[in-house]
Amino acid sequence: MPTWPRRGTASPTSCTAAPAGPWRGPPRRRAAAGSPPRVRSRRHRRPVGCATLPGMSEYDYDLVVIGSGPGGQKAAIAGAKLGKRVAIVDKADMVGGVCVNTGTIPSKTLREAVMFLTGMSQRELYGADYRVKKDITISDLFARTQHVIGREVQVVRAQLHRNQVDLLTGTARFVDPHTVAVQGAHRGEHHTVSAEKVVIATGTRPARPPQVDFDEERVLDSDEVLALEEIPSSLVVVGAGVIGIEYASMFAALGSRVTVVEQRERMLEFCDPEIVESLKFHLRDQAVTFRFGEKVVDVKVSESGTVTTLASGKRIPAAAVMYSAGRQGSTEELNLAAAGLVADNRGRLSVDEHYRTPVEHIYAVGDVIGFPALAATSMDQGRLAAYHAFGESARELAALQPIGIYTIPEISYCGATEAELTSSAVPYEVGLARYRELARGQIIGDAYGMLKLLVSTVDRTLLGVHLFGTGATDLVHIGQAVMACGGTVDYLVDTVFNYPTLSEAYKVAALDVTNKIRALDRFGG
Ligand SMILES: Cc1cc2nc3c(=O)[nH]c(=O)nc-3n(C[C@H](O)[C@H](O)[C@H](O)COP(=O)(O)OP(=O)(O)OC[C@H]3O[C@@H](n4cnc5c(N)ncnc54)[C@H](O)[C@@H]3O)c2cc1C
Ligand SMILES: NC(=O)c1ccc[n+]([C@@H]2O[C@H](COP(=O)([O-])OP(=O)(O)OC[C@H]3O[C@@H](n4cnc5c(N)ncnc54)[C@H](O)[C@@H]3O)[C@@H](O)[C@H]2O)c1
Repeated sequence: MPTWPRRGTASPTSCTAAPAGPWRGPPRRRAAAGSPPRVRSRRHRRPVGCATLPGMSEYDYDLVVIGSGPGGQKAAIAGAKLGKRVAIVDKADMVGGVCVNTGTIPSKTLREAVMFLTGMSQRELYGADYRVKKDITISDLFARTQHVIGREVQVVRAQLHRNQVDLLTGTARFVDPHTVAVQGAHRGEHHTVSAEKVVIATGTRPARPPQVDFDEERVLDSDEVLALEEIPSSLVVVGAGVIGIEYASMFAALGSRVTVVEQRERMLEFCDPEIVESLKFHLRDQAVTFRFGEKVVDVKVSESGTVTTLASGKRIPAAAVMYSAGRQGSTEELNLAAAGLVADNRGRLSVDEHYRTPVEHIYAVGDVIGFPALAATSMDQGRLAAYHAFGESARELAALQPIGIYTIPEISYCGATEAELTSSAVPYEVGLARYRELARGQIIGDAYGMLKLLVSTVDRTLLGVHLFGTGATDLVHIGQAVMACGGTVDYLVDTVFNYPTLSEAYKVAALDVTNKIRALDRFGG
């Protein structure tokens, strides 16, 4: 009697299991961590047409997760740790999600390759002409990204495998609210699985304006940049969001003449304006031109290059154009209507505080639910969704979350900005530390880095920390920890930091702000 797939239309071997090889067969029942080994249950083996016996699950899996990015992975593993039968679905070449394959990991690895090969972080010490490699090729850069992507995919597969999460390769679409059809890359690779709970973690894809002809060669979206065949001599970046500015700074470091076109009047509006000014100064120094308050209306491609036309009539010639003008939720392939769900006009799903969609047993996490659309938050959303689905108690995400922008130089912050404190009439004082005044700053040749602390003049609590320069995205966590514990600036004044380190910037900035607050007291404020 056939036992599997329950409602499938093809052999289950059309899906592959982690880490490689054919599907490992029907799902097993797992013991929760720490509990005695369980005798393998045959509950899933209910033959087609048989009535459900008491205690028998009517579904193939307790949880099916769609999308294997950070949100999906953590939802799947959290479910597995609770002893649930879990499957995760993604395309064979997208295991690890946008994060590993086209987004965070490749872009951050590319940045490291650029920083290393151009030798730019050492130029303060060895001179403006210092290079590790004179003629950097695209393969020098992408060899490193491919290596890291490969390793990261292995890590994801191994984690899923050791947690006994079945990896089903293909594109998922709803058949009904509890049933998902998985279509593999080849004809006949199609089958259907059902689950008590579903987590949608399908992320986003670059938004592509319909009037622009993307040719994957000269006119690219931000995912396709990783397939460039040569470093463009000149590049137009459309959209000065985080993606656009990160790539603009990498190509500028490689020597491309970059023009950034942004329809708003400012960029990175959520960051500290002083730090954004420092970044703009640095990028202009690298021959980046900014066109703020300008909208791209047309891009023409010829044999020799591209011409980008702006609404103002300006025309910009460049070897290539990269669009980074926002992203769109990846929901179009899901057949949401069959699940009773609708996406908004940007393909995103709405959820409640437990990441539950309006269909109660279907959750959505990660970029597909919109802001903040970061890898770190997506992971925690996935874990919390799985916990909620199976009644495991958990605390909500901490309100205080850091932002890291991997431009060259990098930016990071946590807590309030000066603008926010001013508009909500919170009295504060600023403490500054410049890397060039720190021994470590001199040793590493970072003359422009800075740390800015915002401190309440009422109770001396730390309200915000803003960093620019080497290690900013790591150093921010010191301030985050102090703020999360409700700490005051005095903690930083009294703490002994290793010397010489960049962390010492906290002490310098803390002393600076306490001196200012003391002056206020001294002058009778
Ligand atoms: C260029 C770039 C740089 C970034 N840099 C950073 C950074 O430095 N730090 C940071 O925190 N965040 C960064 N992000 C954002 C980060 O990558 C995302 O927040 C994160 O990847 C979102 O995770 P997710 O769980 O939503 O899934 P994603 O990583 O978006 O993956 C979704 C997966 O779902 C799959 N999928 C979609 N539809 C289906 C379907 N129907 N069936 C099966 N599978 C499907 C896709 O194939 C994909 O693999 C960056 C993003 C980009 C694009
Ligand atoms: N370091 C990080 O944490 C990191 C890095 C990269 C991406 N991300 C995530 O990815 C998400 C998407 O980033 P993004 O930069 O693509 O999107 P975004 O929406 O933040 O930025 C798009 C920008 O393009 C501009 N724009 C749109 N159409 C335009 C046009 N025709 N002409 C000129 N300008 C135009 C918009 O005004 C906007 O400023 C971010 O919200 C972020 O969460 C995070």
